[in-house]
Amino acid sequence: MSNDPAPGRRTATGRGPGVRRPERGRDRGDRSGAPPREDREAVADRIRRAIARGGDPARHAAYQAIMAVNRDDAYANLVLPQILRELGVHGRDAAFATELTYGTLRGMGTLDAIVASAAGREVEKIDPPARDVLRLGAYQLLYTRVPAHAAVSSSVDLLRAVAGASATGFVNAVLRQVGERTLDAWLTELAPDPDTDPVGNLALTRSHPQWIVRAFAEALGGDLGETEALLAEDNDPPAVHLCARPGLADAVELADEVGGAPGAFSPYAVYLSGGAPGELAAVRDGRAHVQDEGSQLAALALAGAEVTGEDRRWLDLCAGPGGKAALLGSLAALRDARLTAVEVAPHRAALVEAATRGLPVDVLCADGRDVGAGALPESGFDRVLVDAPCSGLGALRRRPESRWRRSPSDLPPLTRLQRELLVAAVRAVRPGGVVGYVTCSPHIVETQVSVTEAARRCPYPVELLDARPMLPEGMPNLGTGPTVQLWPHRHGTDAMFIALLRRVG
Ligand SMILES: C[S@@+](CC[C@H](N)C(=O)[O-])C[C@H]1O[C@@H](n2cnc3c(N)ncnc32)[C@H](O)[C@@H]1O
Repeated sequence: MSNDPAPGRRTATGRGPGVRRPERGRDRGDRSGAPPREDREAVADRIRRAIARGGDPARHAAYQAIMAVNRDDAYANLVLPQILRELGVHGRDAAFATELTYGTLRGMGTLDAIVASAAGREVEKIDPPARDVLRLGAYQLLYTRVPAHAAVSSSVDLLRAVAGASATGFVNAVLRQVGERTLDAWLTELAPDPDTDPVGNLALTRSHPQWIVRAFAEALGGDLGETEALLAEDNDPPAVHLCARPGLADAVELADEVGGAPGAFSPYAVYLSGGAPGELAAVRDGRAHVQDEGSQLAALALAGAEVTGEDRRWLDLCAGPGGKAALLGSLAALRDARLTAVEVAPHRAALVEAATRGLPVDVLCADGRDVGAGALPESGFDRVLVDAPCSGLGALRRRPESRWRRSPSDLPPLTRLQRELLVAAVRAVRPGGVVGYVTCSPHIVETQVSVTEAARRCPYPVELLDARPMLPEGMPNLGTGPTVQLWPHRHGTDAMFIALLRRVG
C-alpha cells in the first residue's frame, strides 16, 4: 500500500468506487493493516502529546474514536465518551468531536465513494491512518460549515501527529480535490441514475448499504419517497427520550424538571433537548430511565391488551438491559402484578437487576426457550413479552457504525432464534393470555415472516390481535393492522414492530 501524492478522478461506472459500500469489518484484519495493541497505545500517546502541544482536541478525539471503530470493532457510543474522558475533552470540543465521529461514521458510504474518486483508488488501498483522516476531512468539507482551508490544514496536521509526515502531501491533495465540489455536485457525478437504479442511487446519496435500502423499501411497500425520508432520518442525530416511570414520576412535571418536553404519544415520554441524561437526578434516583418512545409504546401495547381472568403473572422473555422490564415492572407495581424478567447473558441480566431495583421484578438468568422448566412453567403467565434479539435496523440512527457491520448473513440465525423464542412465549402464556412480539427492526423477515412462521409452529392455537387500538388514540400512520410498524420518519421513534397474539387453546 502506498500513498503517493498523485490523486485523480474515478467515476462511479465500471469498477469505480461510486457503487462500492463499506462492508462488515472491512477495515480490520491483516490486509487492512489493523494496528497491534502497542501501536494503538502509541497512537493514543501521540494524540495526547499533540493536544498538549496545542493540537485540535475535537479532531484528534474523533480520529481516535473512528480508528477504534473501524479497526478494533469498537462501538462509537461506548468508545467516544471514554476517549473524551481520557483526553480531558469537554464542552464545545466534546460536542464537535461527537458530531465529527458520528457524522463521519454514518456518512462513510458516501464519503468513501467521494474520497476514492478524488484519490483515484479504492479506499481499501489507502493506508488506514490516511484513510480515516480523509474520511474525517471529507466530512468536514462536505457536511459542515468548517471553512475548506481549516478542514484541509487540520487534517494534514492530524495525519502528521498520528502517523508522521509521509502521506501528508497525498491527504492534502485529495482533500483539495474533494473540496473543489459541493456535496450535490459529487453526488450527481457518482450516484447511479435514480431512474434505472433507484436503490443504488439512494444507497450512495444517503449512505446506507444497498441491502438495507432494499429491506426498508420492501417494508414501506415499495415507496421510495418514504424510503428516502427514512434514510435521511437515520443520518440525523436522534433526540434522547426519557420514560417517566408510572407511579414514580409524572411526564409533564419531569419535563419541567429537566427542561424537556412531554412526548407526543407515550404518556410517559419526555423529550430531552440535550445534556447527559445519566446525570439527571430523576434518572439517578430511579424515577425515570432513558428509553426511546417507540420502545415505551411497545411495552404499553402489551400491558394494554385485554386478557380474560387473572392478570398478575407477567413475563419478559428477553429482558436485557432492562428498559421494557423497568416500564412493565412499574406498571406491574400499580396493578398488583409481578414480572419475571429473563435474560440469557449474565452481564445483561445484571443490568436488568440494576434497572428494576425496587420494582416487583424477579430477574432470571436463563435461556428464554427453556419454558417448562423451573421458574418458567408452561401456561404459567398472563402476559409475555418477546422483545426479540434482532438486526437492530430500526435503530441505525443511534448506532452510527451499525449499518456497515450488519450483513444479510446475520438474518438466518436471528430469525431462527426469534421464532423459537416466540414459540416458547406461546407455551409460557396461559390460554386467554397475550404475547407481545417486538423487534427494533422493520425487516420483513424479522417481523411478519417471523410471526407467521412461529404461529405455524406453535403447539397451541393463537390469534393475531389488532395492535393499533393498543397505541395512543389519534396516533397517525399505523397502517392497516393487525400488526404495527413504527418509523423514525413518521413517528419520531425507532422503527419498532409490534405484534400481539392471544393464545386461544
Ligand atoms: C432486543 S434485546 C431486549 C431489550 C430489552 N427488552 C430492553 O427493553 O431493554 C434482546 C435481548 O435478548 C437476549 N437474548 C438473546 N437470546 C436469548 C435467549 N435465548 N433467552 C433469553 N434472552 C435472550 C439478548 O442478550 C438481549 O439482551
